[in-house]
Amino acid sequence: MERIMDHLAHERSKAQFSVEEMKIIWAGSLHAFQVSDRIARLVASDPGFRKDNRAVLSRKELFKSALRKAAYVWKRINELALSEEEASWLRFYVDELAYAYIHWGMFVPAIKGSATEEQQQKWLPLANNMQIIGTYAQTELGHGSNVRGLETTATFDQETDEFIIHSPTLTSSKWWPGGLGKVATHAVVYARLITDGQDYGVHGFLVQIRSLDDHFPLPGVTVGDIGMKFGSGAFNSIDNGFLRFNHVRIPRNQMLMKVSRVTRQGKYVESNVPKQLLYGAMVYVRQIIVADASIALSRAVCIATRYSAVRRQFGPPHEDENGKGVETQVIDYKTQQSRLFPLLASAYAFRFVGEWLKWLYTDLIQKLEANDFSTLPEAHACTAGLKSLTTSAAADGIKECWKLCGGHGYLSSSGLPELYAAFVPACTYEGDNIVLLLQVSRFLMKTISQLQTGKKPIGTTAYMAHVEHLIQCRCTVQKAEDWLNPSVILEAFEARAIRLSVACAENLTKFATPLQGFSELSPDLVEAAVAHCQLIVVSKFIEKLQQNIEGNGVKQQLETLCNIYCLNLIHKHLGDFLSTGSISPKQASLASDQLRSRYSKLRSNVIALVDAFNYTDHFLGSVLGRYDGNVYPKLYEEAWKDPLNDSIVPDGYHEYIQPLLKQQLQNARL
Ligand SMILES: CCCCC/C=C\C/C=C\C/C=C\CCC(=O)SCCNC(=O)CCNC(=O)[C@H](O)C(C)(C)COP(=O)(O)OP(=O)(O)OC[C@H]1O[C@@H](n2cnc3c(N)ncnc32)[C@H](O)[C@@H]1OP(=O)(O)O
Ligand SMILES: Cc1cc2nc3c(=O)[nH]c(=O)nc-3n(C[C@H](O)[C@H](O)[C@H](O)COP(=O)(O)OP(=O)(O)OC[C@H]3O[C@@H](n4cnc5c(N)ncnc54)[C@H](O)[C@@H]3O)c2cc1C
Repeated sequence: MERIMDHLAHERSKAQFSVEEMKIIWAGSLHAFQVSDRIARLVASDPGFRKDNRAVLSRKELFKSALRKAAYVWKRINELALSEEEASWLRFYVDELAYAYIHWGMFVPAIKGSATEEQQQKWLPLANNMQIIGTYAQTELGHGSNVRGLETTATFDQETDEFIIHSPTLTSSKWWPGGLGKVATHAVVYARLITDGQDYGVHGFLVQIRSLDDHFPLPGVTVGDIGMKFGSGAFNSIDNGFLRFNHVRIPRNQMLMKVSRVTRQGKYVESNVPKQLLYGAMVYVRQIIVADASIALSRAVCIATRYSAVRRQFGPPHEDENGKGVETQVIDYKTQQSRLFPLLASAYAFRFVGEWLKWLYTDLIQKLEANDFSTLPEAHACTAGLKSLTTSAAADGIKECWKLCGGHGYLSSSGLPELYAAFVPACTYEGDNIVLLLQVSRFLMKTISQLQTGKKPIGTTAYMAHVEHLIQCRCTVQKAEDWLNPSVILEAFEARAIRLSVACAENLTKFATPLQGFSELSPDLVEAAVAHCQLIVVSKFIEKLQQNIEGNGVKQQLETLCNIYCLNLIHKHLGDFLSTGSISPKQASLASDQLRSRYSKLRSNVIALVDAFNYTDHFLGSVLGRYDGNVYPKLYEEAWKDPLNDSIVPDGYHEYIQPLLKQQLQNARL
């Protein structure tokens, strides 16, 4: 036991940089670090937020426990008079999915984004004080991705000045909204607006669905939970629900009227803001999900890295720091490094691109407030594309981390199965990842076609202005060290991205209609979108390194991580880089040489690099990822806690095992 604890301490002593300074870089600022650190400790030390029994709770117990915690969170927020920032850290570290995620994450943003000032003044105080609990009811049984295909109707009745909300078919039943099944009192419902017999397409409406007195569904409302979801714990603490309306009436002023409105006379009036602002809540949440992806991936990487330093298998006996003969730490196997270190680098890369995306979103909101809608298409493409890229990579990465921990990774107590089950739906919710990449490719094709009209591409597409150079340029790498030059890396990624996009644009012209071309070429378009999004992540990592980064050795570690992130992408997508002629086979081989050498350079710092995430053992929720590395005794202790070990002879022995054994005995005697 002592040896293992010493072992991680020894790993920490090998770090070549200031972990404390890296913690600040990871958090985003000294202030963010201090607040998040304080709240993380507060949560970890409060028995009311215990979560180690989650995997063995039944669905009903789990749901009730999530309700209890959500109420307790609200109580603590008020008792401690926490600021909005502190409150959101508290909800984050409690780490239990409940209705509050949707209430704060989607219901409130949807009101802020789509309601008029007057409507906000009425509804936001109620929502902010949790006097009403809201959900975001967009998806239906029949349609999720195709929002324009939603079937719920909101028909204006001029006589009573009301909308009649109705579910005309089974497939129009709302299906999936979080917090809807058993908790929400109100919902932002997306429905087809019909007035004067004309269908004006999908709009948002604020609808009360349950009584504020006894919590029963209001007349005409049928509502319930859609059932168990993948994995134990995970998303089963939340009540994703179904909802049907039978001619439910709401006042006209509960249509969210920022984008367009219906007058007392039933006239449909558009405002001067683009109709896409109706989807504003999705842009907001997608940007949050990118930050979430870096957190989910970094949790898994932290667990797998610490455990890989503790775990030993095979190898010529080494001498440890005390001169004892020991086997090889699995982290020293090159295969383990080549699977794990790129994930560590990705966690940092996603953190920085998430930080940038937050800035982009804030900038968008400021511009929208000034009636400048020019950056909306780019913000939509960036949030959609990066949500897709980072969640797919993080979900795959978490699964890889569990395999990197061998058999013990499969145990609930490793924390990895639940983390995976809780995170993998991020590839689907808030937009299926492929559907979102197709949105990016649509934006890219539009940008390319506008190049011919002389329109200058901006922001993340600015590189497209150099299309002629990027189509012709040749990568200058001659030796492995040349791959450490950021401008060489950037040019290779730009060349690959633009060549894939231009090839798609050229191929699209060969089809009878753009629609047919888009459909036939969609796999290629998705690859072009991935290449563009990876370029964004690479360029934002490189930009981060150009900032003033303080702290002993911190910048050097980030440079190594950036090199690993980029070179590993080249390695994984070699087909693209070679087929587009962005690099040569010889240069690809030099990139692999450089990648191997970066792994060796990173090796002594990896434990400190995961310590910089500053995750408490409570938040990690993993025996394998414990800070002290004391894995084996704790695994043994956890095993004893399983309810099956409550009795020595299991329940069912007398009914099912004993008769069997006795029967065999009789047979043997015969
Ligand atoms: C909550 C906290 C988060 C933290 C996470 C933690 C825990 C998670 C807990 C719970 C889960 C949380 C939330 C999940 C909630 C949901 O899933 S809500 C449902 C989300 N649904 C979707 O995302 C549906 C996906 N579909 C779409 O986005 C669109 O309908 C579509 C694919 C874009 C539709 O395409 P289409 O019909 O062709 O286009 P349309 O005519 O509708 O639009 C045309 C133009 O509008 C542009 N555009 C599309 N979307 C946006 C947007 N969001 N913003 C700005 N602009 C947009 C589009 O590019 C077109 O532009 P053109 O210029 O005409 O090309
Ligand atoms: C855990 C969870 C929580 C959720 N929470 C909410 C919520 O709070 N509120 C809410 O309204 N919704 C919620 N949803 C619903 C979610 O937003 C949708 O499931 C999601 O948008 C995907 O839509 P879909 O289910 O219709 O998938 P589909 O579109 O049916 O996807 C099925 C397959 O078809 C493919 N596909 C679809 N369209 C195309 C296309 N044009 N081209 C190529 N391939 C295509 C997809 O890639 C996918 O492989 C939640 C979902 C989950 C899993």
